[in-house]
Amino acid sequence: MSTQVSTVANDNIAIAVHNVSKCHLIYDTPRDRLKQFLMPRLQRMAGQRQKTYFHEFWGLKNVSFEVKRGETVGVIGRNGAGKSTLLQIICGTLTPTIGRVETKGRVAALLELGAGFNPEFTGRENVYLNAALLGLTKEEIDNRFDDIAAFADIGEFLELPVKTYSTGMSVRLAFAVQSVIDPDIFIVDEALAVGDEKFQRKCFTRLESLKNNGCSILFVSHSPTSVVELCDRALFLEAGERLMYSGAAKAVRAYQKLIYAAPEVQKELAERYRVTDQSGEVAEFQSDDLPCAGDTTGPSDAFDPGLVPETTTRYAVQGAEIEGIEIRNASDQIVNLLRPGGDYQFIITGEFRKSFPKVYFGVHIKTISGVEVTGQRYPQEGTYVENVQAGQKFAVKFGFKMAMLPGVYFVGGGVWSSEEPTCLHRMLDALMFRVISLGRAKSFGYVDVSSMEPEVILR
Ligand SMILES: Nc1ncnc2c1ncn2[C@@H]1O[C@H](COP(=O)(O)OP(=O)(O)OP(=O)(O)O)[C@@H](O)[C@H]1O
Repeated sequence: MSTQVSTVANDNIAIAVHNVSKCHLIYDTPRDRLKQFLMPRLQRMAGQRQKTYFHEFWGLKNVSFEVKRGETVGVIGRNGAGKSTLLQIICGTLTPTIGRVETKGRVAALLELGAGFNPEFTGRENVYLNAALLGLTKEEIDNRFDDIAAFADIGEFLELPVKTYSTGMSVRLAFAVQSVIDPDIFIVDEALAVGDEKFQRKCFTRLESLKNNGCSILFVSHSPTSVVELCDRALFLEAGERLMYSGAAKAVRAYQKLIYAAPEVQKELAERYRVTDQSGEVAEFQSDDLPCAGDTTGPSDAFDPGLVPETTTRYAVQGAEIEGIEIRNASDQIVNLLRPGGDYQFIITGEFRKSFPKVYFGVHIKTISGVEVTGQRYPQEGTYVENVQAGQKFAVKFGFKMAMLPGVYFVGGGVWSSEEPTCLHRMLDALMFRVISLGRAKSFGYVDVSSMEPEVILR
């Protein structure tokens, strides 16, 4: 058995994982664990055949891959696929049963929330403790402390014990410390999902700058969309095995195709990926494998269950209540992965709790940083839906041609009265959607208002 994390010889390779397997010994009861400790010795002394009181579970099976310097690699797979196990082995916090891992340079990791922090120490003390453990001198930490504090942005909590922190605060501080120490390798597990969108934006920006400075990033996520956005390549694990290691978009498509496939098809599909991966061939995916709102292959093709906002805010109900907002494509499927140029309906449903003589409805779309890109009102300014009654249900449909550029957006809506109280109900960030990319970008910003192919005239 080998349990090494050593240094890679090749300068271009930051992480090399060689045939790593991890076996967990599973005991059905604590008694079995005790029996396993005692019985084999007694059986040996009595000259009897030695029995085992556990069964083996291989959480990782013969996984190999390399991450180049400056490369960002996503690790994807469903729950229990082995992602965390793999990352812990690469960080050296878990030993492989078979195989070995080589890394080059300083490894920073954000694997488990709160890991590495002493709850009794203040944030400041933990910064010094953590950075020292990562190899920084006192002077180096002094020089970077303001940067860390500014990034974490948790105010006076920095001087309070970490046990008083919310989860979000711990993540902020942990990310700040780990990313400011100039790591050569940065390993992030899902932690980004915990912060608010603004903090996520900050984290992505920091990851971009780490990447530009040659840092290699290993990123585990359940959100395939952020893997496509952030990663160059992705490793797709299924039941502890490597099913694919390829360009991020391709691996994510394969992953989505597998998880949304009918159970009887999944096995066959996984086998196809495995064989293709082992043969070193490039897996072929038709363009219709892309999640696309116009597809008629089922709503799940254009629906990512991971796209759920964490910032949904419901205003007080003052005479009406919005029950939900959804997006439907031309085939009336609920979608949240939208195709540029596609036609969609944003539908607000709810009920009036009181009667009103004049009301109107609105929907808006915001970016991750809160910029309101567009919105619609019904009916138009100065006009109203008249005489709505208490107990009456409503469904308001707003049509959108998706002129927005690839990215993630947030949808909110509201219902207002011409009289006090003006806002009858409002929901912010009720849902989020992603405009997928269909090729190389030729516009930038938020919307594509180009009307013709650009021309160049050289004289
Ligand atoms: N200490 C352990 N003892 C027994 N089984 C374990 C242990 N640690 C992990 N496993 C098992 O190994 C498998 C892989 O676990 P791992 O946490 O790496 O998966 P994961 O892909 O990170 O899952 P998730 O997305 O849910 O975090 C799972 O089936 C898990 O139950």
